[in-house]
Amino acid sequence: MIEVRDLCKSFTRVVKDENKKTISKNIKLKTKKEDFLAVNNVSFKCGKGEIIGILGPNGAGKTTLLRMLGGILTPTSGEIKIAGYDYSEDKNAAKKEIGYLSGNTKLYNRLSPRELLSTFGSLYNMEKDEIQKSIEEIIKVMDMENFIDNRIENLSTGQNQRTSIARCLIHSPQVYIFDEPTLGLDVISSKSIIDFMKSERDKGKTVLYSTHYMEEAETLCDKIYMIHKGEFIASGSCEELKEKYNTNNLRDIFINLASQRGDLLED
Ligand SMILES: Nc1ncnc2c1ncn2[C@@H]1O[C@H](COP(=O)(O)OP(=O)(O)OP(=O)(O)O)[C@@H](O)[C@H]1O
Repeated sequence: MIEVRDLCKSFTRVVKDENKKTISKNIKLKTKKEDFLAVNNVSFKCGKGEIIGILGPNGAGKTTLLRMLGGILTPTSGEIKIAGYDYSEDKNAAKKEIGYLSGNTKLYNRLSPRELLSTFGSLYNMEKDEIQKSIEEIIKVMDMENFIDNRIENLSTGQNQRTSIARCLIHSPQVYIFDEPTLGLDVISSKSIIDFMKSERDKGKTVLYSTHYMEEAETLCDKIYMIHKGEFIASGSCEELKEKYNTNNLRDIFINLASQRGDLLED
């Protein structure tokens, strides 16, 4: 369902230039631009009926990776296939199969969730009755009866996040790509989103999501990829990882691997 090969994304950043001799109050004169790889040669597959977790700390490259998979960012190199469609050949067909939740989704405050879902259904060229049917299903799945007709500006953080996720469901995609879907939510709101991901897995959908909550990934994911400085440093099921690294705790695995590379405390 998702196939990724040798994926890279480089950005340009401004860094201090130790070689510049210019004596000036203007700090900009002592800087230079350099390219760096935010995602470095990443390959993986994610099948039907699987939840895959991308785990890593702030700045590890999770969002950059997911944005490329969601078709928001163009890779510097590498291949992405979604539901059999190659991004380089048929990006639109690939994108139709994706429900992508970005980390900073902004919704239209003056609309209600129902109006928002209806608008997005039209953007996907769905028929009116098809949209209505899909909305009724989404209301049940995401438990939105209580606030489906309220203005979005009056929703709580958890209700807002459920609405953002609902927006990804309207066109019944095969693949979900969620960037930190439970970030900042209380246990009850997180639980409803986690339960939703489990139920979609059980329907045979593919769920790829990023998080830095190791315990959450431990209970939810069929397979985990640990990302650090743009590279996958470990992968496997939770049990495989614990056995391989001889510990009961994903957090310890990550910290040990990052410190072995001598770069745990950088950045
Ligand atoms: N548009 C950009 N231009 C330059 N650098 C960028 C850009 N987007 C991301 N980066 C850099 O790429 C690296 C990876 O960032 P990314 O947002 O993918 O990390 P992340 O794992 O999602 O972090 P977080 O958990 O904090 O959201 C960081 O060093 C970040 O500063």
